[in-house]
Amino acid sequence: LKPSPNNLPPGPFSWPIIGTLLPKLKKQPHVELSKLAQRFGPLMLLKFGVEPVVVASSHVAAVEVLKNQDRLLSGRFAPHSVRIKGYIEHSMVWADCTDYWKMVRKVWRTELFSTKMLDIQAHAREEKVSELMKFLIRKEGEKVNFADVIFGSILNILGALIFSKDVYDFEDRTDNNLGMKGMIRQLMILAAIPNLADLYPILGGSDFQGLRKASAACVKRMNESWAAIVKQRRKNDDHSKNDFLQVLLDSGFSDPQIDAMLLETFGPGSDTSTSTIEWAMAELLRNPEKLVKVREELDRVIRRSNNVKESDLPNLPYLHACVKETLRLHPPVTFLLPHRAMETCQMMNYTIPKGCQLMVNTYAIGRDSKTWEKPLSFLPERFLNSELDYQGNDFQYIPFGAGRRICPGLSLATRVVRLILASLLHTFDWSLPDGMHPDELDMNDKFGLALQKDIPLVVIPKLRK
Ligand code: HEM
Repeated sequence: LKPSPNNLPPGPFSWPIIGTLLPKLKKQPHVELSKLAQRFGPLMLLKFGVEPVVVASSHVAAVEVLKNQDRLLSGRFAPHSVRIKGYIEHSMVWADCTDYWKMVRKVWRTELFSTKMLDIQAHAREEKVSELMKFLIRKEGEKVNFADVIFGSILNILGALIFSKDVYDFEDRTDNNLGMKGMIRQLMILAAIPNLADLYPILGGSDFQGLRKASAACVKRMNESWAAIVKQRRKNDDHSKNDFLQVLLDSGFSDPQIDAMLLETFGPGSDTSTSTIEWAMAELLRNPEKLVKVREELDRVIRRSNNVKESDLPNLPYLHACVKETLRLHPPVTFLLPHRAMETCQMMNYTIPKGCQLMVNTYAIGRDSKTWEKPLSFLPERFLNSELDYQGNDFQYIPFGAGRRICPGLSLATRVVRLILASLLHTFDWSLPDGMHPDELDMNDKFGLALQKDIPLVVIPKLRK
């Protein structure tokens, strides 16, 4: 394969102005780009309109992007739909590695997501999970849209941590598309629509398709949903609550900064965790012998009459291995969030031009047959007695990313996912509706994120005897 002109990485043919034509890209970009990488190699150049995009698809390429060139490649490409006035200036997710980004990440690391803070709040999470169990007991024998219920529970866990309030009512029969869940879903759908403004800088960021306007309306609605809580907290000057909001108020953050931070906790935290639990459940239903092993471990460690506690989690290595294996096969953020080259640099003998967008295909990396034995099989055992972890040091396994931009919610997410999954399996037997066979769960063809799939996972809970 010849490199492109100017020593750019190789890639499929690109038309002037139109860019690379990939008709199948819309439905399953991670699968499609994994196939293309087999032809063009682990570092591949595409053109979205006139914008160059480099896709890294092997663990060697990931080391280059996220370790060797991390300093130069940790900028962000912020899609035009999120460049909303009043939000983007305070965003951490879409900022380059600026001083503000560093300061916010430090607050997250030292105050909000420190082990001490997470331990203090464990009880609140356990209580929310116990409410989920009570709801499911009421639903015994009925069909349950799994992702819907888990999503609601995770929103309430985040609500408890952030401002000590629920944001989702399990029994609410009104149109909850107008609630937090609906807004997050809407924002994700809007972000996934190709935006001409992203493909052609000459358009100067015009919002022809109305995507930014629609996203701004969702953001405004979400801000309104907690405005009264923030206002009251400020007015009462009550420091008794041990939650994120209190930390942010005590640290002197302004209202627009707090709005952005709450949005960036609820948004990235909810669908990713839901998707992981949904895939884990689907994989365990498809692999009953693995389910038996998780159950045996749960029954050995936790008495049947007791609820699962976060302090039990270190004693459940097989459950942890199931979660790790799920994240290998079904990483919710298949390409990480788009990185951007802050300077021109050299990588694997190719030139990466300044301003170029970078995507790291964690889906391809997790299924690479050069690294993983039986890459398509669900084998949690591969993580037992293994040092391999998702903390960003093992580049063949990076569901949370690595380097400066590694997910700051990692420790919370892995606690929540394990706590909910353990509780679901400890309390209930799960079956599929009307004799549906687990193999019918179309495992490889669904899009990664929980709320964007056409076919939801429907299951029936039954209390374990
Ligand atoms: C299983 C659950 C989760 C997975 C797999 C996941 C994965 C990721 C990934 C891959 C990135 C992008 C890294 C990059 O661009 O290089 C990311 C970024 C981020 N995640 Fe997570 N995440 C999860 C849960 C959470 C939770 C629970 C929160 C917050 C409560 C969170 C907050 C964030 C934020 C704020 C960023 C942006 C960081 C930055 O740009 O500096 N995530 N996550």
